[in-house]
Amino acid sequence: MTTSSTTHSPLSICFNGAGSMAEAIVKGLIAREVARPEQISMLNRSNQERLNELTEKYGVITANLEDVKRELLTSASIIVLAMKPKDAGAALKELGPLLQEKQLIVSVIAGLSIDTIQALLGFKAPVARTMPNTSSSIGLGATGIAFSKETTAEQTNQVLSMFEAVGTVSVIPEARMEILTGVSGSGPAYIYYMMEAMMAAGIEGGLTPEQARELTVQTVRGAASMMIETGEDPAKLRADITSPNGSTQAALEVLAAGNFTATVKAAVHRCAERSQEMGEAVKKALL
Ligand SMILES: NC(=O)C1=CN([C@@H]2O[C@H](COP(=O)(O)OP(=O)(O)OC[C@H]3O[C@@H](n4cnc5c(N)ncnc54)[C@H](OP(=O)(O)O)[C@@H]3O)[C@@H](O)[C@H]2O)C=CC1
Ligand SMILES: O=C(O)[C@@H]1CCC=N1
Repeated sequence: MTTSSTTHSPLSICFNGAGSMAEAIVKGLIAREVARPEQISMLNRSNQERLNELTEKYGVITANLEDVKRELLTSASIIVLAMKPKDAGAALKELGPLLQEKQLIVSVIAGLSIDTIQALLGFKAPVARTMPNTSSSIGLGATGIAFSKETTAEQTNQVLSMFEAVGTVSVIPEARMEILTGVSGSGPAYIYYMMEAMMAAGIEGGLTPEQARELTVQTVRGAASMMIETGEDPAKLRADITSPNGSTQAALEVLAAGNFTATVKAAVHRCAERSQEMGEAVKKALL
C-alpha cells in the first residue's frame, strides 16, 4: 500500500478481470450512463482478443502491457475484482503493494470474504463485497452488497449508484452473502435450466423450436411480471392457475413426485455451500 494523498477525480473504475460478469456490469453502466466509457478500464490476464472486443463494443480503455495495467490500477478510484476465485489470491497479493488506502475494492467474487480480501492485500482497504448476476447487462440484475467498516459514506453511495443502475440492490450482512448467491447470483442458471426443459418438452410434443422458445420466454416473463405487478405471493398466483383435478394440478403432482421443492432448496443450499468452499480454498492456499 502507498499513502500518497492523491485524490481520484473524476470517478474512474478499473475492472481487474474482463469476463462475462465484468462485461455485464460495464454494459449496464454505459447503457444507463452511470459512467462514460473513458472512465472505465478493463484488464485481464492475457487474452488480448477479448480486450480488443471490449474496446470495440463499449469504447472502454483496455491494456495488456504490465506498466500500463499498473498505472490504470493505481489511478482508479474503484477497482472491481472480477476474476475467478482460483485466480483471486495471486491477483490480490500483487495488487496490495500498489494501492493507496483510499482506493475502494469492489469484489464480485463468489465466496471470497472481506477479511480474506484485506488479508491478501496486506492492509484494511475499504471493500464492498458484492454478488451481482448476469442480468445486470440489461438493467435487470439483482445484487447483494456487504460493506467493510473502512468504506466511507461517499464510497458506499458510489457502489450503490453503480449497482442500482443495473438492477435492484439488497444491502445485507456479509454472513448472508452465500445464501444470496444461491438465490440470485446463480439463480438465473436454474431458470434457464427450467426453460430448456420446457422448450424440449414443447418440441417433443410437436411445437417448432421457435414456437417453443417464444411460448416459454413469454411464460417466464409474464409470471415474473405478475409477481411484480400484483405483489401477490407466488403460491396464490399458482393456486389461481390450478383448477381442481385439472391439467396444472396433474403437472404439479409430477413435479412434487420428483421432489421439486426439496430439490430446488437443496440446489440453493449447495450453491451457498460451494461458494463458501471456494472462498475457503483461496484463504487456505494463500494466507
Ligand atoms: N458469471 C456469473 O454469472 C457471475 C460471476 N460472479 C463472479 O464473477 C467472477 C468472474 O466470473 P466470470 O466473469 O464468469 O469469469 P470469466 O472466466 O468469464 O472471466 C474471468 C476473467 O478474469 C481474468 N483474470 C484471471 N486472472 C486474472 C488476474 N490475475 N488478473 C486480472 N484478470 C484476471 C480472465 O482473464 P484471461 O481470460 O486473460 O485469463 C478473465 O477476463 C467470479 O469470481 C464469479 O464468482 C459473480 C456473480 C455472477
Ligand atoms: O458459478 C459461479 O461460481 C458464479 C457465482 C455466481 C454465479 N456464477
